Formats: sequence, structure tokens, C-alpha cells
Amino acid sequence: MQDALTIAGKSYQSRLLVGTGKYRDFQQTADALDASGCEIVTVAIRRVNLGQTAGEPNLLDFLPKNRYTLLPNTAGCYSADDAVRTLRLARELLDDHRLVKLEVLGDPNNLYPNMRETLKAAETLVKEGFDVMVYTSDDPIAARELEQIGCCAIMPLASLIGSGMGILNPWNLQLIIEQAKVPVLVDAGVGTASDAAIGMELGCDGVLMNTAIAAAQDPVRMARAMKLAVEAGREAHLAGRMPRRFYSATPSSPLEGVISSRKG
Ligand SMILES: CC(=O)[C@@H](O)[C@H](O)COP(=O)(O)O
Repeated sequence: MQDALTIAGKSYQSRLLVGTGKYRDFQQTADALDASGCEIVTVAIRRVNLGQTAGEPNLLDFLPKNRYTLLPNTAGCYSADDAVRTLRLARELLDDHRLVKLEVLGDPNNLYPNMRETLKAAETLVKEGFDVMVYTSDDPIAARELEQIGCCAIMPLASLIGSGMGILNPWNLQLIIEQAKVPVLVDAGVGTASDAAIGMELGCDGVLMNTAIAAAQDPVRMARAMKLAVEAGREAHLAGRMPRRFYSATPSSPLEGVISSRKG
């Protein structure tokens, strides 16, 4: 696989991870996931039915079998205990599934992560054998601690969940990327394709998003745009951007050998 994203020993071609909340219905969810080209799909275990609520539509019935790696997440959890309990349930529900997304929120208004509870939950989950992709603030110290605990991917927020404000602090993101030895994925707050591209250009290994696609006027079309943006951002990162010249022009064509009417 060329330029694969490897998480917890498994390689993926797509660097775009997509959430499953806020769509009109499961059919639209499935169509958007398909258009995004994503391979990892995150599901809020407390909100989306994967079989835990009998008699209700089950998302899994709308997704092609074995196409996606499911990433159960703990959206809606406000304590380490709650998050750990939710992911143990996911493991049972999904046949000893180990790859999970941990998010422990600290405030119902801004949905900012509670880092003390996140670190506590991460420690327990890693000890129990989960592969933990973790949602975090963009604090490089917290990110390093989560990596030291053994999380398999660090996922700093771009901005508040569902805000669509894009990357508020590229400088902190850069610090996290520079020090990390596991994949860093920007998670939450992406609003449009250019936000995803900027994250990838900065050197993120991937982008996780939900609202930007689900709340777009045309979610399927936006999913396609996000696929292209993540790919373009990755290519630009690998290509290495030209040095920035702060308000100082250089001509685009070479000056040597130019036939000029100017003397001297
Ligand atoms: C789906 C999921 O895991 C969200 O909690 C995540 O953080 C995405 O945020 P956006 O909806 O802002 O993309």
C-alpha cells in the first residue's frame, strides 16, 4: 500500500475518518461515507444503534459488510468511568473489537475535553488491551502524556466540536505533530474542505470529522470534497511547500539572459 496510514498495526489508504451522527437518515449516512472514501467510521455507542436497541433501525444494515473498520466512540461521556463502561459495552457488542475512540467531555456547552478524566480513562483502557485513539485538547503536554500511556493515535481538536470554525491554533498542532511518534489526526471543528487541507499540509496524519459533512447542504458532495481536500493536503505536505517570503516579491521567470531595453 502506497503512503498508508497505519494505526494499531493496520494500514489504511484513506486518511479521512468520518462520523455517523446528524445525517437525515442511515441511507444518507451510508451514501456520504461511500463518497468520502473513508475506511474508518466512528460511531457514538450511546447514540447510534448498532444492535444495542432491538426493533430500531441498525446502522450496520446500511453499510456494506467488511468495508469499514468501525471506531466506537464515547461521545456524551463526562467521566472516565462512563467512557470505560461505554467502550466495554462496545467490545461486547462488536465481538471483542479493540480499536476505539476515547473522548471524555468536560462541559456540555463547549464540549471541551476533560483532560484529567481523559488521561485516567486512557490508562485503564490501554491496560485492558484496547487500541485507543484519543480526542484531546491541543495542549502538547497532554498529548505527550497520552502517547506515553500507550494511546495509538492522538487527536487534537481543530476547534470546538460541531463549530465548523476550522483550525484555531496551527502552532500548537505543529508542536504536537513534531513530538509525536504515533499518528496525529485533527479531530473536531473542521468546517470545510480548506480546513481539512490545512490540517494535512501542517503534517497531520489524518482528519476525523462529522458535522462538516453531515450538516452541509449536500452531504454527499461535501464528503467527496473532503476526500479530495485530505488527499491534496497530504500531497502538498509530502511535496514540501516553498519557503514563505513575507511581503517580498521574486519574479516567477528567471532574469538571467533577459533581453532588456534598459541600459546599465
Ligand atoms: C464524530 C465524533 O467523534 C465527534 O465527536 C468529533 O469530534 C467530530 O467533530 P465535528 O462534528 O466537529 O467534526
